[in-house]
Amino acid sequence: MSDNSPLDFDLVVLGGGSGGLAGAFRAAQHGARVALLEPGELGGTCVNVGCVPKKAMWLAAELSGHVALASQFGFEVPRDPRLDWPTLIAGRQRYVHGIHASYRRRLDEAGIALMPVRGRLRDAHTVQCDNGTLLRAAHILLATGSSPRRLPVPGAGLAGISDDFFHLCEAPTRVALVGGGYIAVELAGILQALGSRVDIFARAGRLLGHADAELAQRLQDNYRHQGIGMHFDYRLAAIEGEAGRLTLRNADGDASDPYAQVILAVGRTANTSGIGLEDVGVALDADGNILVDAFQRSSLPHVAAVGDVTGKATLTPVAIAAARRAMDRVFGGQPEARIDYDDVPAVVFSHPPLASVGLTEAQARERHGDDVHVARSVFRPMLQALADRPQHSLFKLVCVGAERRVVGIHLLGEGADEILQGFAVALKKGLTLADLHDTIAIHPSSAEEVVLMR
Ligand SMILES: Cc1cc2nc3c(=O)[nH]c(=O)nc-3n(C[C@H](O)[C@H](O)[C@H](O)COP(=O)(O)OP(=O)(O)OC[C@H]3O[C@@H](n4cnc5c(N)ncnc54)[C@H](O)[C@@H]3O)c2cc1C
Ligand SMILES: NC(=O)c1ccc[n+]([C@@H]2O[C@H](COP(=O)([O-])OP(=O)(O)OC[C@H]3O[C@@H](n4cnc5c(N)ncnc54)[C@H](O)[C@@H]3O)[C@@H](O)[C@H]2O)c1
Repeated sequence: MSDNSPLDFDLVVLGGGSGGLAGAFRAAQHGARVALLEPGELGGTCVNVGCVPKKAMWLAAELSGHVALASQFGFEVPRDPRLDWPTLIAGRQRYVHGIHASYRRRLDEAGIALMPVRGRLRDAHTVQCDNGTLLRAAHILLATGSSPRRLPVPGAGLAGISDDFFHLCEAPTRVALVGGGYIAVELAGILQALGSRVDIFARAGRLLGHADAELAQRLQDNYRHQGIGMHFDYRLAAIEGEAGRLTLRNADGDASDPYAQVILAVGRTANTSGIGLEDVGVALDADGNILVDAFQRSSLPHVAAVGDVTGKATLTPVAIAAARRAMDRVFGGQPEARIDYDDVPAVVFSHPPLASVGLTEAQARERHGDDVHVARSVFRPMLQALADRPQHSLFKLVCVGAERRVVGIHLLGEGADEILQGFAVALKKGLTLADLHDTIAIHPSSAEEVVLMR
């Protein structure tokens, strides 16, 4: 591969994250000769600085909550149980390295050529690697993901981003999280539980703009109870100070308390620059995402794109499903294969978790007017009740029409992250409220509330 003569592949994939790996494996399964370009760690954002290490930290944070409850059950727990962060981080990274090893083995077994280089498009069928090698392919799959956005304010460089959270080896004393979306909410909950004092500074008037307002409100109440400070309608104008002692200044000129760490969590930008898209004519939308049609096809024939780089439902299972279906279409003789972006279930790993699928109550009312029926249940899960803790769960069903078809399921509470998946299948298949009432409950559980709500 050292000379500059073009090489032949059926598929060259840019990016070895969730989407790229899934696409490469599926294409190889269909018999395609595949090259996968990944300059960083295999697994991309999800495995290295996203879902997986985040979930490890979330599990630790959940455990710390349970340790606190254990004494209420009669366990002898030291008054101030201590977490050894290095042990937690070592275990987390061992798990992540296991995933890397498993991917490497599977790529070998599938006969996929893994190249640890960055690629850029030279034309619709040629990729240039950053070591100069040219790869020629019948098809190209773009899966270069996204990167954390920074804000154009003075001092933004003093702040960290979510990637930096995964480099922490101890809980910073005080942390400011700027943003009110998935990442700000998740990191705030984790850090507060694992020893930091956290404040959230959100531009909007509430957390989690994508979520049902009632659940977001209740989560805010829970967070406040956990000691997390929240500042809404906040306009960040500058970050000042020096490492370890940073303050935020708002648009009115007011300075915040000092923080050991400031983390920006204000969305992500598609990795579309510097990969030759403009040169070869791959169209982008106004936000810089690759424009794709319903079949993940870019504006250039034979060049498809999946995952965060398209900006569509930026979640790992979506990137995976989109990539598999695109490769089923290209190499598997399934011309109609495509992902349905409606009713994608998602979980915010907050404390407690917030799980949702389908329309929020507000969205349903906007679309269906008065023809909306909402069933809700507010209850104290048994664990909280036994430990005499005030945390309540809020489960909500959004139904429309005379048949009360369920168009939204929104669960905030213990176990919500695990409960939703099966109900999401049912919702996609046309679930009605009567179907739920026809189903016998599992007792005693939180999940039973879903089939008992009126
Ligand atoms: C903190 C955090 C927590 C998250 N938690 C969850 C969660 O719990 N559940 C969930 O579903 N989603 C979660 N996500 C979102 C999820 O991680 C992403 O949606 C998913 O990783 C996107 O996959 P992808 O393949 O599009 O991109 P990525 O996984 O980012 O992979 C892109 C890869 O492309 C490589 N690359 C970039 N440029 C080039 C190039 N020119 N040539 C070759 N390779 C290149 C990069 O090195 C990278 O490895 C989280 C994200 C973050 C940041
Ligand atoms: N559990 C999960 O599935 C999970 C977890 C983390 C991230 N993710 C994915 O990663 C994506 C990125 O997460 P995120 O939290 O960065 O994005 P987000 O879109 O969830 O939230 C971004 C937040 O930043 C705020 N914001 C945007 N521009 C701003 C500005 N100029 N000034 C101040 N605030 C601004 C928004 O109001 C919003 O509150 C998510 O949208 C989600 O798709 C998923």
